[in-house]
Amino acid sequence: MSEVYRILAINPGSTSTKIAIFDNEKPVFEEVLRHSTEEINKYETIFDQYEFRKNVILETLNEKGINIQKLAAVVGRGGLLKPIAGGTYEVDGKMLEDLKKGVLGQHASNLGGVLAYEIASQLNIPPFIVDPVVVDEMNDIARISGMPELERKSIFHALNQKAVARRAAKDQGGSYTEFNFIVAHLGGGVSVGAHEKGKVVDVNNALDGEGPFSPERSGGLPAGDFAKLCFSGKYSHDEIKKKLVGQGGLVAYLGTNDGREVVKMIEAGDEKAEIIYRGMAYQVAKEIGAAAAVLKGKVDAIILTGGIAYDKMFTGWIQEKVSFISEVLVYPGEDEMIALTEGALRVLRKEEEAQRYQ
Ligand SMILES: Nc1ncnc2c1ncn2[C@@H]1O[C@H](COP(=O)(O)OP(=O)(O)OP(=O)(O)O)[C@@H](O)[C@H]1O
Ligand SMILES: CCCC(=O)O
Repeated sequence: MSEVYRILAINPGSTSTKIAIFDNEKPVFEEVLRHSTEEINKYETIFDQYEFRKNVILETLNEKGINIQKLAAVVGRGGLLKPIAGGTYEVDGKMLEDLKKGVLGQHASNLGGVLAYEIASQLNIPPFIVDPVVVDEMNDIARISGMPELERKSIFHALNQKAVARRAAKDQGGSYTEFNFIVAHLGGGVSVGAHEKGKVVDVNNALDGEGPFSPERSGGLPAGDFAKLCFSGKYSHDEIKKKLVGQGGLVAYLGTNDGREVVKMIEAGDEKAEIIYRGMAYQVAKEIGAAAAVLKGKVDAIILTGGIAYDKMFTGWIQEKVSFISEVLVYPGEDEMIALTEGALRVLRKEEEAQRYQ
C-alpha cells in the first residue's frame, strides 16, 4: 500500500485564513477562519498578524481534535517574494527573511510561508510554499506602463487562477496548455489573467492600483487626481497605501469588505450599494474585454472564480457584458487548498524536487 502523507495547508487571504488537512489528496478537515476589518486593522503590518493567525489555527485544530504530531508537511500560500517561476519551494532562511521584511511589499500570503515554517519546524517536518503571488510569465510588451521608471509587475492570484484553469481544461477534456482562457479571480482582491496555452501572459497587478476595484482595494485610479491627493498633505504614505489596499473599493464606499453584506444591503433596497456593486462588475467586465484583446479574441472560455463568484447576481452582470467573447464558466470559491497540497505531495513522493528560492 502506498504511504499516506498528512498535510496541513494554510492559506492566509486578505479577509480570511483558510486551513485544511489532507490525507494525500483526500480532504479530512477544512475551515475558513474569517477575520473582520476591525480585527485585521488592529495590526500595523501584515507580519504583525502572524502570532494572532497562528494561535487561531492551532486553537482550531486543537478544538477539532486534530493531532498535529501526525503531519508529514505544512504548506502555505506563498507571498510577495522576488519574481520566480511557478512550482513548489521549500521555505528556507533566505525566503523567510524576505517574507518577514516584505521584500516586495506587505501581503497576507507572506504569512503563508512564515506560518508553514513556524509550525513545521516545531514538528521537524518540511515547510513548503506553492505558486506564490509573484509567479511571473508575462510577455515583455505587457510590462510597459507608459512611464519608464514604472514597470508593470505580475502579482496576482496565481495559485487559484492556475488551479481553476487546469480544472476547467480537464472538464473540457484537455490539458491546460491546449487552451486560451481568461480567468477572473473575484476575492478580497480581483485579478484578471490572460492565460495563453498555460502561461499567464498578462494580468492586472491586483495589489498595486491596477485593474478593477474589489471588496477592499481601489483598483486603477484617475492618475492626476490621485497624485494631487497624495500631495494634499491630508494623508501619510501609509494612509495612502491603505486607501489603495485594505480600505479601498467596497470598504471605502459601503463600509464592508463582505460581498454577502452588500447583497443584503441591496435586497433591503439600498440603491447606493447596488450602483457600487454593479460598478465593480462593470470594471471586471472591462478588464475581461482587455484580456480578450491580448489573446486576439481567441478565447476558449472566460472563467469566473473566487468568493464573489458564489453570487449569481454579480456573475450574471458580468456575463451580460462578456458572453459575446466566449462561453463563461463559473467555478466559485477556490481550488487553492488542494493545489497547495498537491504541490507538497509531488515533492514528498519525489515526483518533483523542491525548488530553492534564490
Ligand atoms: N455568496 C457570496 N456572495 C457574495 N460575496 C461572497 C459570497 N461568498 C463569499 N463572498 C465574498 O468573497 C470575498 C472573499 O473571497 P475570497 O475568500 O476568495 O477572498 P480572500 O481569500 O479573503 O482574498 P483573496 O482572494 O484576495 O486572497 C468576500 O468579500 C466575501 O464576502
Ligand atoms: C494579488 C494577489 C492576491 C490578493 O491579495 O488578492
